[in-house]
Amino acid sequence: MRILADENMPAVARLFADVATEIRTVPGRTLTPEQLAAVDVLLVRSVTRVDAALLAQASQLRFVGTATIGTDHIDQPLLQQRQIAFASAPGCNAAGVVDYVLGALLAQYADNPAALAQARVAVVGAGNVGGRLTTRLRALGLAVMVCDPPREQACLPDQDGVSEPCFVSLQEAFTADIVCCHTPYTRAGDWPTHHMISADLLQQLPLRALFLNAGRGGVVSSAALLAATRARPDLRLVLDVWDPEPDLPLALLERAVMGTGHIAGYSAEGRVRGTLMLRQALAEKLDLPPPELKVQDLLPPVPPLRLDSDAAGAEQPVAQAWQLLQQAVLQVCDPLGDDARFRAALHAVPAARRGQAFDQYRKTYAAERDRRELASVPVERAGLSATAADLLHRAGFAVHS
Ligand SMILES: NC(=O)c1ccc[n+]([C@@H]2O[C@H](COP(=O)([O-])OP(=O)(O)OC[C@H]3O[C@@H](n4cnc5c(N)ncnc54)[C@H](O)[C@@H]3O)[C@@H](O)[C@H]2O)c1
Ligand SMILES: O=C(O)[C@H](O)[C@H](O)COP(=O)(O)O
Repeated sequence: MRILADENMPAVARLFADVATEIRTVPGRTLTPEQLAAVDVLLVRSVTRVDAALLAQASQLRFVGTATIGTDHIDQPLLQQRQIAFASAPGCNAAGVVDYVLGALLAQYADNPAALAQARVAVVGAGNVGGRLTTRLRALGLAVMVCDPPREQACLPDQDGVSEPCFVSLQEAFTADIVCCHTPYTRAGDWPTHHMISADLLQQLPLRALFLNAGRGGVVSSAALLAATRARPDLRLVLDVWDPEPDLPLALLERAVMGTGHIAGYSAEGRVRGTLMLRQALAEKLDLPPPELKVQDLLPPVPPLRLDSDAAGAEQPVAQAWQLLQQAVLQVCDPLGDDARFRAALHAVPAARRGQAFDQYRKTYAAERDRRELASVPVERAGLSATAADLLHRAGFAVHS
């Protein structure tokens, strides 16, 4: 079986060696129809548009897998029509996105992280990512409302089987202090998300409200974000995804209080889990042996986190606990550092090479940053107050006594 994979897909060789006669890795953004001529299995990431043009010479193709949550780059009806099996990796990097959001919010509440607990949050799109985010923020005591009309209409419970008690409209969501957007990018259906969030809607946000998008850039146009922040300079934008990518307008990055290059889900676990899920799906669809390795076999163990509880001050147990949480989350997942590296990378090149710089930033991030999920990071309980240990546990850390 001949496998062609995106060069940025981790652990492909280890996971697919037993079922492949050949594994070739190539840059996903510039994949050509000729490269697919004698290929049985194609493994892509979000930067490869899998459509009729790309598959023009893929007469041998039996399976397409994308190691991503989003599937807007795949022509699924075409694959069905050509009887090519398809799999994505739903939920693979959802925990990583939640860690990123938590890090971004704690960084924005730098002076007084405990004040975050008082913020009213709206999560728009409450699937694998938004559902987990809602659960995590509520566990930390935040009031969270949820805007997800498809889920509301279908009376769908979240990933833990819980029915959402706080569904709101999109209009109402934009009365929150923090709006986190985690919808897919869709152009059809009853609730298409293409440019769903308008400049008018953004301008209805309360004073100094924060809008965070870690779903897909196309859900809100750059023009809308620029218009809204021009009219309302108090609004805070945290953007991980852009319209368009990779050639985003630098003017928008300049307006954002935090900007990163589509890396919210780039935890080491999330990326490896994506590849592993494709290996599992290939086994199921083509009746092959299942993979023998698990996520933990493919990653090194994580050393315990070192926290400086003195630096956090002991005067107020709750305030201290939030300061320790901020310290802990930002050590593991550092959106401020990611933001600084992103701006530096895009400013270092002329406009014509910005798209390449965007891709290079993501590649380097994935290869070198080694960001682990909070759930994999051990925290020693000794030396922590009961309040701090409990808060760190509720934030998702593996707190050990
Ligand atoms: N920035 C990143 O690194 C990153 C990482 C992972 C996923 N993503 C993006 O985030 C998206 C969401 O991921 P997920 O795993 O939670 O997907 P999911 O399919 O599990 O959940 C999406 C949710 O959005 C809801 N939704 C659809 N249309 C909506 C609308 N018009 N208004 C409100 N809600 C709507 C759906 O009902 C569903 O509950 C993905 O499609 C992907 O594009 C980005
Ligand atoms: O849809 C997803 O899973 C995410 O957007 C993912 O982080 C995309 O990463 P990429 O495939 O572009 O490396």
